[in-house]
Amino acid sequence: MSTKLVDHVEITVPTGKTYIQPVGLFINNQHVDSVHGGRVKVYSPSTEKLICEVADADEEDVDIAVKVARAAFQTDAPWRKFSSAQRGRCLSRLADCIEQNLEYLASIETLDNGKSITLARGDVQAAADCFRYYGGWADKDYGQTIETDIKRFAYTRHEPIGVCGQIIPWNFPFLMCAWKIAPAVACGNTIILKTAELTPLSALCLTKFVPECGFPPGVINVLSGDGRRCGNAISSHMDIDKVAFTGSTGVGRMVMRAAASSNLKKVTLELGGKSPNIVFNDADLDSAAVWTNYGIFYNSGQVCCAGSRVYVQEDVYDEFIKRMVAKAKTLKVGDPFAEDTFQGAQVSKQQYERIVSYIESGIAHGAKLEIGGKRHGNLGYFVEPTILSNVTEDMAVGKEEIFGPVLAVIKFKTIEEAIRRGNNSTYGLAAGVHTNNITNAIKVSNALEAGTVWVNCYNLLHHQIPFGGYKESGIGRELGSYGLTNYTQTKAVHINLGMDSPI
Ligand SMILES: NC(=O)c1ccc[n+]([C@@H]2O[C@H](COP(=O)([O-])OP(=O)(O)OC[C@H]3O[C@@H](n4cnc5c(N)ncnc54)[C@H](O)[C@@H]3O)[C@@H](O)[C@H]2O)c1
Repeated sequence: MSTKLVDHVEITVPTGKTYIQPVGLFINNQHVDSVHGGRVKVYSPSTEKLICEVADADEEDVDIAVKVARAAFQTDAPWRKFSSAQRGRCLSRLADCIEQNLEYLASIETLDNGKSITLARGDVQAAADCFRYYGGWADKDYGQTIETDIKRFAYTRHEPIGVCGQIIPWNFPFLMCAWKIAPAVACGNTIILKTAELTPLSALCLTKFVPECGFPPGVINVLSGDGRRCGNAISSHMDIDKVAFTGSTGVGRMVMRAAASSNLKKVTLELGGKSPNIVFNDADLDSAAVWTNYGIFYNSGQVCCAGSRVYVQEDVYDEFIKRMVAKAKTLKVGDPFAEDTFQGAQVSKQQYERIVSYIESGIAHGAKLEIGGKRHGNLGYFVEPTILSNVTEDMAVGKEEIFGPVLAVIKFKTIEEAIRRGNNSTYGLAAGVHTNNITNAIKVSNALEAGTVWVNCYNLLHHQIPFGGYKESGIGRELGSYGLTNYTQTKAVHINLGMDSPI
């Protein structure tokens, strides 16, 4: 027998501060228990301790959320009567609330996910920026008037799609909420967002602010639940018009299959990667060593676009490895609440074990361990920043997404070889090029099969700049004006101004 769900719990983080954590599903602007009363236990990966339990949504809860989201989308519902500027104001207010509660949200994120507090603050600020940015778009995304000849013209409308399901991963729990919710709501949709089972807390904290920002009930709904039941119920639901998914390529296929075999709902996918980061002989090696480190060790390597394959041109290969190792030695790993920590914990024991087994497999297959390779400390799931050289693309560490702080270093000779081997992947999310030759920088950037290419930098994302994958890294683009097309459908209305009869 499950016990009655409390509305919220108090959580004390390791710095001694106490915060309020909502624990119910957020449906129709209220926190409620799940129908079957199940719970998700939430652990902190840095302390291995239970933080709290939250409600566990399954098919019946998805159904309830869909009904309220559908009701909120009816043409006579308050949300549909909002002007586009009113929708924008709600989003701007949400951005303000996030900024006013930045420390609270960042602390919860650090406790739940294990990432360093400095990084979590950056994520929360980026989320606020994203909400404000799409708030600004709400009254600026409209159609065209197209005059074909004197007797006819057409106008186009950018209409919301309807009820949108959104499924997010655990690596950027709060930021992913912003990337999903902000453009969908700016365009006038209603949403049901499912958090990752490992990291449901910060999204539930966000929901506390939704009613006071003026969103009518049913517009924003947030469910904590697992993928197999809650996630699948969203992607296969007959009354959800669109599903936007961020996660692994394997689950992305399942989401697309479920969408196709239910109501052919529209699908966008942001998936995995094994991104090449190419360092040429003429690069500024110190700067490249910084960016290649940042490319793989940022967020403990749990980044879909991580530069996890570093290709180094042969003349500078040995020297560059030395500089990367020297930089990696300076990165502080450990207590994510310490202000000087760069790399916090991996998200779970399972991820930690997976990463360590990849390192062991790489070494067993001939890779050379340059630094790292072990667990850091005895408590929490910390992995040392790890660099493996002598890697080839037929090794698992050279071709599979590890999703941890493990860098595979590969030697190359010519620019053509770098392009060919960089593109030798089923993924195509991102890439990096480090050179002082602008012509080569542009030539290589244009030839790489990736949705994002960074020149003399890496892992820089911005809400104004589109992001998404080539090949098996995804379908569609998030962020920037491009992200709006995920959440609108264009209608063309043809007007007859006195055309001759066609028959
Ligand atoms: N391209 C991007 O923008 C981007 C961003 C972040 C993470 N990622 C990718 O996400 C992966 C890591 O995250 P993860 O382990 O949480 O991924 P995951 O695919 O296991 O889970 C992602 C989400 O999908 C849900 N899910 C699981 N099974 C499902 C099913 N059958 N139907 C519907 N939903 C289901 C999960 O509950 C979770 O909410 C990596 O591969 C990473 O590259 C991609």
